[in-house]
Amino acid sequence: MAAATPQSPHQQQSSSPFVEYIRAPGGLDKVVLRGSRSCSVEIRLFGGQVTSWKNDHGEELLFVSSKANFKPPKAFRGGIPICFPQFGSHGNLEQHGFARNRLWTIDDNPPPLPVNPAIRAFADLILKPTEDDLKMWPHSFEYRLRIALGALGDLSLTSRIRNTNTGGRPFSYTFAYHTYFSVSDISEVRVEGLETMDYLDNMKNKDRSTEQGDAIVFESEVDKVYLATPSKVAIIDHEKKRTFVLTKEGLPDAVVWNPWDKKAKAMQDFGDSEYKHMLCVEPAAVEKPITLKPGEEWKGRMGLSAVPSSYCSGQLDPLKVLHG
Ligand SMILES: O=P(O)(O)OC[C@H]1O[C@@H](O)[C@H](O)[C@@H](O)[C@@H]1O
Repeated sequence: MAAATPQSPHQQQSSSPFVEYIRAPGGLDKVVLRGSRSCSVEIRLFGGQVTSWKNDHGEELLFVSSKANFKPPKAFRGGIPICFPQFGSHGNLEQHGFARNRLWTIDDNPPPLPVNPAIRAFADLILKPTEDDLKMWPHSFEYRLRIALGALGDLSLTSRIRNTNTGGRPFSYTFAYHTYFSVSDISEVRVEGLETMDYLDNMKNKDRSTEQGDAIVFESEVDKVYLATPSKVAIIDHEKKRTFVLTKEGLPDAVVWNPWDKKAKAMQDFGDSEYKHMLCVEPAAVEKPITLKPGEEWKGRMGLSAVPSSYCSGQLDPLKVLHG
């Protein structure tokens, strides 16, 4: 196991063959985690954002738009932006909060997390509010993010957010790991684990409805926040014969978003046809904001793995996918 918790980036680079710190101009320094064969994960300090996750054949598993603007202060379109302290427009702050637009730093001294022998390499980042952030959102916090690559290429993100307010003030926030999955063709994708769930429809003024019994498929724009969802969701890419298995802890909700053709055209940093090759499924806490008293800490974890799946006579065995 190797950690990106160096005294200096150069020390880190030399100390582990699995973790590399790469300097880049314009605030785009990144950390690269390397696993077996060609598995890797790339993390930008800007936004604390995972911008690449590759399997052992070196295939990219996350979507990043060919039009992504890699120039701060805008968040990159793709990978895994962090939405904090606000998801979407569920509050008075900028869309999806400010964490995705800030420069994070390497956390030199993170409090320990339980040892996981399956982890091959990890990086620890930290975000604290600037003076300007405090004017917008008057709460002092420490946000620690561990990004870990498992020996078999699994990716996990663990967030620990602590209220460091002095003077006894609690704060509340909403949150999401805004994960952009790369898919071969959105019309060949289905999501299992969210059927029969209640959801808020962002396209209908956050109206509440209930999903039908079937797995979710995609034929038009979708922007829904599924509520109180199970801890495992499967994203099945029939054409690619690949299933993404997403697990989550501390994050009751799951957002599903695809902008489809009209919205795609309206987004400057997104190609007109790219909606066909992406799907966002985002473990989240939206309906019930999380409240922390001073000194309290919240933990929210997402685990991702990509496994081969077979497609026989129109049916996958959902039980196998979801329960192993
Ligand atoms: O363009 P942004 O700010 O990155 O947001 C993209 C989408 O993110 C999703 O999570 C939201 O549910 C959508 O409503 C939103 O359009």
